[in-house]
Formats: sequence, structure tokens, C-alpha cells
Amino acid sequence: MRLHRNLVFAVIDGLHLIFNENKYADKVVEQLLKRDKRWGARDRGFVAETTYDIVRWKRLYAEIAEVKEPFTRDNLWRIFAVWATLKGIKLPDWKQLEGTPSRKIKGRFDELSRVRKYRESVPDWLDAIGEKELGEELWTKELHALNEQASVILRVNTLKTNKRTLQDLLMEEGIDTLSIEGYPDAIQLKERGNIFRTEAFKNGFFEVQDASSQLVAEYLDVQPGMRVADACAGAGGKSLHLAAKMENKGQIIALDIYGNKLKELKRRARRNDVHNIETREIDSTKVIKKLHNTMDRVLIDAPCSGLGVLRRNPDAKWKLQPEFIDKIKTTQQEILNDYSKMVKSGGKLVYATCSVLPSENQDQVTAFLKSENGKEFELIKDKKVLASNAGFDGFYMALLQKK
Ligand SMILES: C[S@@+](CC[C@H](N)C(=O)[O-])C[C@H]1O[C@@H](n2cnc3c(N)ncnc32)[C@H](O)[C@@H]1O
Repeated sequence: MRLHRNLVFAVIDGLHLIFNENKYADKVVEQLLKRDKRWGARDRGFVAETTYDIVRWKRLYAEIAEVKEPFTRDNLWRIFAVWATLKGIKLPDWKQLEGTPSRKIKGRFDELSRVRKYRESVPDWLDAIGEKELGEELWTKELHALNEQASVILRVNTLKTNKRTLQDLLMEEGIDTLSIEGYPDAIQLKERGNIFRTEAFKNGFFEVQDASSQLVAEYLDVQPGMRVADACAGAGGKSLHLAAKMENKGQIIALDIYGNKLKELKRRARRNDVHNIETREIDSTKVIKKLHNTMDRVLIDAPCSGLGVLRRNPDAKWKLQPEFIDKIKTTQQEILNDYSKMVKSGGKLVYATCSVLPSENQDQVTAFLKSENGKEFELIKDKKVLASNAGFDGFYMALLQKK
């Protein structure tokens, strides 16, 4: 691979924004890719993947490069040089890369790779929490899997097409896909590509959604004609899936505390030809109270640490704080307690997170079942999806029924 100066400069600029200015990696990469219209798919791929790669391995690379935060531009070049050296890329004779100690880099890599927190590039506190909650063996495996690059998975919008037809349509647009066994609506891209430009996307034939995330709507056991609340709907990934499962019949009330996310949900619903979703912003406790005892099904896709989706969101390793995890656990318990009241007698509830920590998952369900409101529910089943077993994102889901 030959390094191109303007692409590497883009990466360095991006890393500065992410590491020093605390900007989100996905937003930064989106902006970087708009920088030069002449960049082809390969150039764009280089900028995006290199930036994400270096974000993922920040701690390890910074340790090898012997640099500390906040990173100067010179420090960022040293980190980049570590990345390039470990990838086996021949370094060009640019002044920023002069004197890169290739042998020392490889030696430091071998040495640091013996220690998990460096090898897997995580902060001390996160490594400690993971080990405490999952045990050493499982956490070591899981953390390794969470550092792999995520594949791109699509969910077929069965309201408008089917898997076979979508695969053929994408193939006509030069995108080759695989069907994934055990995930009825999921297909996987063989190679990364800009799928948002395809006609199939513009026509609402699919949404991008990880395979594990696609298990959640399935778990809620919905039928056409039911009344369903999606209590933490966000931009509606799961609401749209529920609508497809319900064949556009019945009613889905999509709730969230952020109105702007619900606006995006509405836009996606139009593209998907989904007609049975109504959005409601939770701007007071009355919004939920009005819905008490009225729902056949309630989905609580709770806000969480997001540790199960580190593969697609590696900068969370650096942006997350232990205090945030403590706070979000309290929110999860409050949400379970308040929103479960929307379930009517005999109705069902799914509590889900994209975390792999038991303290955000089964422990929350156990605590809820012991609480005053929770006593009205029983646990039917739960599923702990680990990235190391599934090969997709880490997730948790529990199905409860109101007596
Ligand atoms: C895991 S995300 C939801 C993702 C979404 N269900 C999807 O499939 O695309 C959690 C959502 O909970 C919302 N949220 C946070 N606190 C909340 C609260 N107290 N009540 C309702 N929603 C909340 C966040 O805004 C966020 O959109």
C-alpha cells in the first residue's frame, strides 16, 4: 500500500478532533469524507478505516509511540507511524515520518501485547469492570471480539421487498451480500461500500441494523393489530422493524425524551412505507401515565454503556466514564419501573440493552422483579448475546409477562 499525503493529513486532522477536541468519531469521519470530491471509494475507505483503527488502538499505539495526551500534531504523526509500521506499510520519506524507529516499535508491540489492557487498548477502569463482571476468561475473549472491525449488516424491509429480491437489486448496483443463517431479515455486505447511495436504500428496501439488534423486535413476540409502545425509540431502528413484523397493522407508539430523534424516526418511517407509528416526546410524566395498562407489548431498549457495540463505536472506550455507567444504571431501573406500567394485564415487555455487563442486564431485571411494580411480572426468558459467541454486537434481552 502506498500512502497518499492528502489522505494521511485528513486522518491526522480527524484524530486531533476526536482525541483533543472530544468530537465523535462518526461525525468527524463523515466531515472528513466530504473534504475532496475527487476521492474514490478506496481513498474514502482509507480515511475512514485508518481513523477508526487508530481510535480503536489509541492506548496501545500511544504507549508504543511514548506520547501522552493532549497530543501535539507531532505526537499524532508518531502514532500514525506506529499504525503504518505495524501494518507493514513502507513509510514514504516525508519529514513528519523521519526517524521512525521501526524495530523499536515492533519490539514495544510484542512487549506490551503481553498485558491485556494494552493489547486490547482499554482504560484501566474499564478493564477492571469487565473482569469483575464477566470473569477473567470470558472478559478476555469478549474484549478481543469487541475490538474487531464490525461487518455491515442490513435489515430487509419486508413491507417493501424480500431478501432474495433485495440481494439481486444490490448486486445490480455492484454490492455483493450474504444471507445470515438464523437471522431471518439480515444480510451482510461482503465488502464495505457506500450503501446509502443505492437506489435500494432510497426506495426504503433496507435499513442498516446489526444482526444482534435484529433479534430484539423478534423477541417481543408482536402480532399484526397489537398496541405496542417502543419506550426508548430514538431514531427508530427497532420501531421500524416492529412495524414490519406487524405488517403495518395495529399501532406503535414510539417514545423518547429527545424530539429530534423522533423526527428522524418519522423520516425513516416515510422511506420505509411504515404507516402505523405515532411518535410522542416524553416531556412530562403525564405522557407515560396516559398509557398505563393499555399496551399489549412494551419495548424498553434502554440507554446503556454501549459496551456491546464497541466494534462500531470504538471511541466510546475513551469517552465513557465509570460515573456515567453508575448513573445510567439508576436511569435503567427508573425506566423499567415507570414504563412497565404501560403493559396491560397478560401483556409482555422486553428489556434490552447493547451492553455486555450483567449489572446493566440480568441484574437490572432481577432487581426490578423484586420491586413493588416488578412483582406483577414474571420472567419468561432472557438472552445474553456476546460478541465473542455471536460474531455480531453484544446485546441483552429479557422477555417479561404481566400477570
Ligand atoms: C439504545 S437507544 C435506543 C435505540 C433505538 N431503540 C433504536 O433501535 O434505534 C436508547 C434511547 O433511550 C433514550 N432515552 C434516554 N433516557 C430516556 C428516558 N428517560 N426515557 C425515554 N427514553 C430515554 C435515548 O434518547 C435513546 O434514544
